[in-house]
Amino acid sequence: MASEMESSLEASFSSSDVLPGTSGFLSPARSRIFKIIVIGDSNVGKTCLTFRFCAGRFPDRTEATIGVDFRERAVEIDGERIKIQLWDTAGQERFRKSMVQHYYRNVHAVVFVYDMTNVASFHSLPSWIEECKQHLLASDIPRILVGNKCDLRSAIQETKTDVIILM
Ligand SMILES: Nc1nc2c(ncn2[C@@H]2O[C@H](COP(=O)(O)OP(=O)(O)OP(=O)(O)O)[C@@H](O)[C@H]2O)c(=O)[nH]1
Repeated sequence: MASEMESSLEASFSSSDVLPGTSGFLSPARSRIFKIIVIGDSNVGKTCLTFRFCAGRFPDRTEATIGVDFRERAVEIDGERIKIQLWDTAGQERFRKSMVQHYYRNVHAVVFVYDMTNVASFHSLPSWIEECKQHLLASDIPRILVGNKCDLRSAIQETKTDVIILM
């Protein structure tokens, strides 16, 4: 994984953060950081999705995520520069169990991902929703569902469900 993609949990600063009227090294303004966790079965494409969003390209190769990888992207919304901190979580139970309580702490939004070519990953969604419940995710936290790998058109598997409630 490209090192420039990995970020720490600390807020970082840039020259544009310098407050007007200061000499340049006093009281840098801090960007607000929004923590978004990305969850779903192993192999659905969470790493690719988050890497693509932050780096603008797909990773050259991927491996199963162990624990969590952090990626960050600054965006401007309504004139405010904010940081989106994506937590690319492990899909495999054995790689997530020691970390899972950290995923849900102070989270601002959740992205559920399934693989459109693997209907089992869609049928797993209730267990991911249940995990959110177990970690007392507040009902006003936004939840987004992503059906990934839609480029593999001929391999897309139909789901019998039209509606899924993510809470
Ligand atoms: N065709 C296609 N392949 C994809 C897409 N996204 C991911 N893949 C492939 O799917 C495989 C798994 O991708 P990852 O991003 O590692 O999956 P993950 O959900 O992060 O897996 P874990 O880390 O085990 O939880 C890789 O071989 C990717 O190249 C996509 O949008 N289209």
